[in-house]
Amino acid sequence: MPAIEANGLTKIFGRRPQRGVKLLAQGADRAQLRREGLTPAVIDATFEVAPGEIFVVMGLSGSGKSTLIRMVNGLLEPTDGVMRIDGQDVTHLSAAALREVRRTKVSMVFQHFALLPHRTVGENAAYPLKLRGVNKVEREARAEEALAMVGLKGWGGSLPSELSGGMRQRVGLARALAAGTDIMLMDEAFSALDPLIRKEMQDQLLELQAELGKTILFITHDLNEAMRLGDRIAMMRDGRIVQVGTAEQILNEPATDYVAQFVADVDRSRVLTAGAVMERPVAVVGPEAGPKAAHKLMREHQTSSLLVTGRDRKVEGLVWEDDVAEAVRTGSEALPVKRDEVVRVAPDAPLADLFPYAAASRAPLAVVNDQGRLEGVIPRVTLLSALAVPGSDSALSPADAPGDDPADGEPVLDTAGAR
Ligand SMILES: Nc1ncnc2c1ncn2[C@@H]1O[C@H](COP(=O)(O)OP(=O)(O)OP(=O)(O)O)[C@@H](O)[C@H]1O
Repeated sequence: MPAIEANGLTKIFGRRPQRGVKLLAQGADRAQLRREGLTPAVIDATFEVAPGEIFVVMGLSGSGKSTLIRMVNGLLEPTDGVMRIDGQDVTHLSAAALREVRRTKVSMVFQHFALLPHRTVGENAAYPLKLRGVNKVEREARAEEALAMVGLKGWGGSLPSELSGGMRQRVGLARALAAGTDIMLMDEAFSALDPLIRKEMQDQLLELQAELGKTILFITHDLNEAMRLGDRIAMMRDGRIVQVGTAEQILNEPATDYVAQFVADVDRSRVLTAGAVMERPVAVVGPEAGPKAAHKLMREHQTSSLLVTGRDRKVEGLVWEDDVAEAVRTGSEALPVKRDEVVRVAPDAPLADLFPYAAASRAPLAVVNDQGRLEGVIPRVTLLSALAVPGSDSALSPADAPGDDPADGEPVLDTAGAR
């Protein structure tokens, strides 16, 4: 069950909002609604956020992000559509029932911290628990724990005015953590911070998230922030969600010209990872088949190198076409495996970090998981074209090129298959 589910969510400001819904259904555009004195802030937003996911809503000023998040936490009632939290329809709850949802399920981190100036940092962090009637001893303990999580151990007795902006935002985060809700809504939470502090806070959020696995709906107008934080990103324009996808999908398959223009300046090599561009290895055979079989395979797939994997798909080495051809010529039975020439990279390595390998070696990169098992292969041509290195084609010999079929990955010899 999704943690958050929006279905056809629409918010129209103005005197007769239902008329706006009708006009939209008849195909009217925003300008027509405006002429009627209506502002369609969010139009027909449909999305689901899975438990434990960081879902980023990204859009320029006025695109409808704040209105959307306010409908999620019940501060605004939708004009149309349905909003569910943990499967519960919260669209038209009474004020009391909504407060209960907010207290137990959803906490919010704001851009301007929203700290109580005359309360200590500890009291601020404990505040949602106080509202919920949690006793003093327990709320102080939980607040202290939350402050420690965000790196503010020992600051509980200070006043907010004694803290820097970054530290105040940590208090805001601690307050949401102390509340102990599974869902956190973060509205431009880091936008008021200096770039360096902002990056620190993003790192901290990702670290905390790896540990806590909250469901986070994060709003930002900063594409780089969206791409760093979001498991998935919803791109908003003029009140509509124009695309929902991973950073890779949005970069590689922009749904509209608007999205394409938006992402044009993104540093792809920092966003795309090895896992996103790797290809699935094909043609798996064991080296027991010998140099002749390997040679045949290499010709079939027009490749100058093959990775060799052993038991459990652990990468053992690679073979080069020249060496294999030589073995065939001399009648050798053993496959001339080079064990030291394989470059192993993690699936989450940013492409930018891989470029030196592409420059230094002709070998395909082996994308391996924590256990050293092969997950995929990045042929050098793929890496160079993903990085869009000018003139890279001319630097390659024809033998390096994979087959014409783009789905044709780098073949692999697999001893495991033969055992
Ligand atoms: N209470 C309101 N009454 C009338 N119009 C509103 C109201 N709140 C928002 N709007 C309008 O709805 C549209 C979307 O605003 P919203 O604040 O949701 O966008 P946003 O993407 O969050 O922008 P920002 O990043 O500037 O906050 C805007 O045209 C805004 O003027």
